[in-house]
Amino acid sequence: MLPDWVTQECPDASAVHREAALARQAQLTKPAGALGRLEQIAVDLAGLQETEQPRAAHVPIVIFAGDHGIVVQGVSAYPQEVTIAMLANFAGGGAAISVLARELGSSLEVVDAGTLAQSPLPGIVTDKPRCGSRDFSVEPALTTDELAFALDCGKRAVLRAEAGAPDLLIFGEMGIGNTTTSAAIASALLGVSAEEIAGSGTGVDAAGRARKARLIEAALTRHELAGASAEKILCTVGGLEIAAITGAIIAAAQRRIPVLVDGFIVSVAALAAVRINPSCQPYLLSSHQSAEQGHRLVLRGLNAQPLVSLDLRLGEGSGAAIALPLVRLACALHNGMATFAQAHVPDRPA
Ligand SMILES: Cc1cc2ncn([C@H]3O[C@H](COP(=O)(O)O)[C@@H](O)[C@H]3O)c2cc1C
Ligand SMILES: O=C(O)c1cccnc1
Repeated sequence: MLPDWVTQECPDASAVHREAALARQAQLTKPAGALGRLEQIAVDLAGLQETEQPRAAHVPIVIFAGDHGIVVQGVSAYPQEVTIAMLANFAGGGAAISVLARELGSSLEVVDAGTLAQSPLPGIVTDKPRCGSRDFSVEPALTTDELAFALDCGKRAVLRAEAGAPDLLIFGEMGIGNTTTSAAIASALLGVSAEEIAGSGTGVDAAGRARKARLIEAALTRHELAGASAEKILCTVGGLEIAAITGAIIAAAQRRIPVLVDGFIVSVAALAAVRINPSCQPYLLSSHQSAEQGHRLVLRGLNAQPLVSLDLRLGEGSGAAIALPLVRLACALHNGMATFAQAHVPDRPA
C-alpha cells in the first residue's frame, strides 16, 4: 500500500497572483510577449509561490543514491562500485553537481536511499530500507513496504529542506544502472516499447543498448506490467533513489514548493509522481532535454517543454542546476523591469 500522504491534493496555484503577474508582464517596457517563455516562468512561479515577486534565489539541491540489482546483467558501461565512490566525491566537493552547487550558492544534501554501503558514509544522510534493489529480470525489485519507505525518504528530505524556506527545489540522482531501471518504468508507464525508450546511459554501445531493451521487454512481459498502476510498476522494476525522488516531488508540491526537474531519470520519477498524484504536475518545471534516447517521450508524457537542450547526459541534478540561472533571470526581469508608465515609454496603441 502507498503511504496515505502521497495521494493528498497539492494546493492550486493562486489565480490572483497569476493574474497580477500577467498584468505586470503586459506593462513592462518590451513588446508584449517578447521575453517568450521567461515571461511564462515568472507568471507560473508567481501563482505557485503566491507572491508578486517570484523568486529562484534559494534553491537547495538534494541527491538521492541507490544501487540496482539489474546491473548483474551488464547494463552499464561503468562498474557498480562507482555509485558509492561518487557519494564520497559529492561530499568531497569534486563532482559536477558539487561545483555547480557552489557556483549557484545552493546547499547540497546527499541521501543514501539504497546503495550497497553497509554502514553510514561520512557527510551522507542514510535513509534506506535495504541495500540495493533486486534484479528485476528475475524477481520484483522492491516490496511494497520498501517502496513506501523510499517514498517517505523523499518526503523526509523535503521536510529538512523546507525548514530553510526554499524558493524551488532541485532533486538529483546517482545509481549505476538507473537508466535501465528508469527506461523500464517509463516504458511501462507510457505503454511504449523499451526499444524506443532505452538509451546508452553512461555510454554502452548499440549492442548494449539493444540488450537493455530486450531485458526490459522480457521483464515487463514476465511481470505483466502492461496497464499496471504506477505503484506496481515502481515496485516491480523501480529503484530506491527513483522512488525517493517520486516521493520528494509529491511532498514538495504538497508544500507549494516548485521543482526544477533534471534529465531522464528525474523526469521518469516525476512521471510516476504525476501518475500517483496528478495535482503535483503544475509544480514541475522541466530544465533540459537530456541526450538519453527516451527523454523526449517522457517529456511528452509530462506535457513538459524543457528550457534548454545541451546534449547533457549526466544526471546528479546537473541539468536542473545549469538551467537555474535562466529561471533566476526570468524572476529578475519580472521583478526589476520598469513599466511603460514608470519609464515614460509610449505603449502600443490600444
Ligand atoms: C563517474 C560517473 C558519475 C556519474 N554521475 C551521474 N552518473 C549517471 O550515470 C548513471 C546511470 O547510467 P547507467 O544506467 O549507464 O549506469 C547514474 O549514476 C547517473 O546518475 C554517473 C555515472 C558515472 C560513471
Ligand atoms: O538524463 C539523465 O538523467 C541521465 C542520462 C544518462 C546517464 N545518467 C543520467
